[in-house]
Amino acid sequence: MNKKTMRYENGVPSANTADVDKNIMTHNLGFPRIGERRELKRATEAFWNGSLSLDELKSAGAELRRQHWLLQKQSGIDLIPSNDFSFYDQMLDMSCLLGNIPARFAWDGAAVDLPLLFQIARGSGGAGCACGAHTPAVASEMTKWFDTNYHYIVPEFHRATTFQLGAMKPFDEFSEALALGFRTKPVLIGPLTYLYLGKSHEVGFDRLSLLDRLLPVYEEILRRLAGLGAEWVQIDEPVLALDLAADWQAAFPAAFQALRGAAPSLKLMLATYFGELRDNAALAFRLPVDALHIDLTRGGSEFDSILDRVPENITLSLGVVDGRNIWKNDFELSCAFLEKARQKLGAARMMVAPSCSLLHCPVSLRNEESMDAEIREWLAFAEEKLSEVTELSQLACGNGNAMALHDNQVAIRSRLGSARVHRPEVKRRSSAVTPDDSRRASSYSVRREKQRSALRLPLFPTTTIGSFPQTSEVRSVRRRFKKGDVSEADYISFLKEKTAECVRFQEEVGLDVLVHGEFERNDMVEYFGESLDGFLFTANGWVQSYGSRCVKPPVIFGDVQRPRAMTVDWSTYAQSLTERPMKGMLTGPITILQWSFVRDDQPRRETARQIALAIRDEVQDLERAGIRIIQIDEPALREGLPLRRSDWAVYLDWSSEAFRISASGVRDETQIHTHMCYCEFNDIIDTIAALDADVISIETSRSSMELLGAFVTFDYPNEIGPGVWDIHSPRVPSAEEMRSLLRKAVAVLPVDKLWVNPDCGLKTRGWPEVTIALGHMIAAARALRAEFRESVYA
Ligand SMILES: CN1c2c(nc(N)[nH]c2=O)NC[C@@H]1CNc1ccc(C(=O)N[C@@H](CCC(=O)N[C@@H](CCC(=O)N[C@@H](CCC(=O)O)C(=O)O)C(=O)O)C(=O)O)cc1
Ligand SMILES: N[C@@H](CCS)C(=O)O
Ligand SMILES: [Zn+2]
Repeated sequence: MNKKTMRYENGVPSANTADVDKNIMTHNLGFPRIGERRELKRATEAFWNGSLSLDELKSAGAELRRQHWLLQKQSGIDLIPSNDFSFYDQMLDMSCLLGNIPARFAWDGAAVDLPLLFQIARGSGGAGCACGAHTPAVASEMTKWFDTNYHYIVPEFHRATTFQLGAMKPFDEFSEALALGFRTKPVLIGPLTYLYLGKSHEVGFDRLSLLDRLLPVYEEILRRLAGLGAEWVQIDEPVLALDLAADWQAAFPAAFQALRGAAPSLKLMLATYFGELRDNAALAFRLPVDALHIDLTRGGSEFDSILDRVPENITLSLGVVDGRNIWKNDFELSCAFLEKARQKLGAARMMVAPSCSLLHCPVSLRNEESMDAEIREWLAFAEEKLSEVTELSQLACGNGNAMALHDNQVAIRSRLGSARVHRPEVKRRSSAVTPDDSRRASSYSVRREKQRSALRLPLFPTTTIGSFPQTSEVRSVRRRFKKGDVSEADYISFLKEKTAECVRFQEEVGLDVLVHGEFERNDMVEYFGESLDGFLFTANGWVQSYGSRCVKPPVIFGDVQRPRAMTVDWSTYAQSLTERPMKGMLTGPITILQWSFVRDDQPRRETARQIALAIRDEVQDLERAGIRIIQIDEPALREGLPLRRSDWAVYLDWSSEAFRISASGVRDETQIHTHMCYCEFNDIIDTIAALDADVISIETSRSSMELLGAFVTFDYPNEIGPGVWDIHSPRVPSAEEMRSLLRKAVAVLPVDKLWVNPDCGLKTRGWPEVTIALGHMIAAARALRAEFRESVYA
């Protein structure tokens, strides 16, 4: 968008049309529910551990909702969302609302309450079920929400699936808000997105065929909301930013006709986000809705064509404030979009909003008192973004604050020109990378023999993914250290003690390749962010990752380099305690990139390469220090894929190059592992193979080894550790369960390529369950070793 298309008077966009002084409505698509001090996390976990009652948990939720509605009102938002709150996940809430409860949870048909919802999310029965009365039921699968670091609970579908109104949440929350004086806009995941993002395991069954059974429940929901006094309802269909097959596209018009017909008095807002509409734009315009929300932070290039085609009866909601990043909005750029829309549509037919729900942003900059003052000026979190929306709406209709625009532009220019952002030596090194820097010296088959003689591991070698329980003791000592209440020397010696205990435990339980436990890390990305130049970390910038779990993504504001070794001391200390191989543990460049807030003043591929070079230096330092196995985790590689397939090749090219730059600077004997979790591997299996890691550990247990299929079909050349324990569930699987998962793996993969490990790191688990589960895992591996030794070594 050309800034010159706007007219300014005294620095404020001029308002010289008939629309002057007409308000442009503002709205929000969703607010972070976790709370600015993670109040929801604390309350939920307290309920799980029995120290908070259900009523107290519900009150904590209600208090957060009240605060958030009030805050949005005070920020000047006209249409405030409801039902964006969730105690766990909005997709799981939809499954409950639609009465789609997996049969193994023995739902009795009464309104789904929180305990049942949590069982679906976390599994029930066995060691994990506090009440002890439930039969073991495996949790529903969890996977990434589009290209974000948020995880949703995957709806399960069968030929026999039926739907019925199963919960009252959107109605209760709408009424609750109304009683407080807020006539909110309830948010629902749309029927197509709900079906699309679910899964069926039945061969030949197409979940789209469930639409006819699903729609009547949506119709009932809309009727009820209208009956309660709702004026607007937001229906999220983010799948419209994906490549949709013709049958999915074709399903939209009739579905929306049904929704429209159900409650003619309701205004329906179709919300799309995370990308351009492209070939789905014409379809979106044909739908009988009152407003269409588009994401202009990602779909700006198609804005003109959208504007040309938007039907007369549709209001366009312009998502100009980035809900996926933390940079201050560039008001000049946004006003240019708004001005164009105003000229074409008029103020009455447009709205201003964030690009998507603010779920993916930290709550407020208010709590960042100690943040670097210069950089703070460049940022806007959820609360500040709402003010931006309001200010933009005022600027766009000519009654904006000239100072607001001026200050905004000063901040934007200050970042672009800051010497803190640019390091010439980093740029020089990055541009001097050659193809040799991203290739191991020898082929995998040569490396494999050298590594086998060097490491002498048994058949089915056992290992873990890196982290061991981050107990409240560990976290609270770190907290006291950060506050200055514990000295650095005491903190280090505490961590050494934990590491030593962990090494002893691993030897005793019988693991073959050990890890140091990652006790010194608050998080696998934040820790590296704290050690690298070009990163800023926040004090309270929490973002929900799944359920009660949060992350604090660092902010990459400038050129990245490694001032000193980051992990070598911990790995060498841990190695000094054991004869068994100690795996060095690193987070890969794409995962660091993907789970940070990334600078937007240069291409992501350039930032990725800078991080890759920093990690490469660390890998080489670990090797020099005698570490023979190094794991470079890349769980976010898949998540970073562009949503449209035509954009994949470019991303896969630079992202796999970044991984290989980080991994290729070592000798043949050094074994490089990687790890990926909570993603589908099928569509990028060739890229995964091209990473050329000697060993990959992957999450497979929740899907009962289904995710291994891609590796089998592709004839994956290197070694694989399919996860046998779903560490996101408190349920501890038996040795027999793990053994049967391993049998599935040996049925399809060569036994001498298989490793045995959990799905992911153990940081969220407690020591008692880790002790039992790893004992079971070792027993399962030993049983298989006994079974297969003869056939392999014969
Ligand atoms: C592997 N995963 C990760 C993702 N993204 C990341 N950035 N990191 C990941 O590991 N995405 C995909 C998956 C998602 N999985 C998880 C798993 C676990 C968590 C998690 O446990 N998060 C923690 C917060 C972690 C952290 O940063 N902790 C800090 C702060 C500790 C803290 O809360 N201190 C308390 C005091 C504690 C006490 O006194 O008992 C306080 O400050 O009040 C630290 O360890 O120092 C969580 O608790 O949610 C996230 C994603
Ligand atoms: N090494 C990390 C990987 C998580 S994806 C861990 O074990 O927690
Ligand atoms: Zn993982």
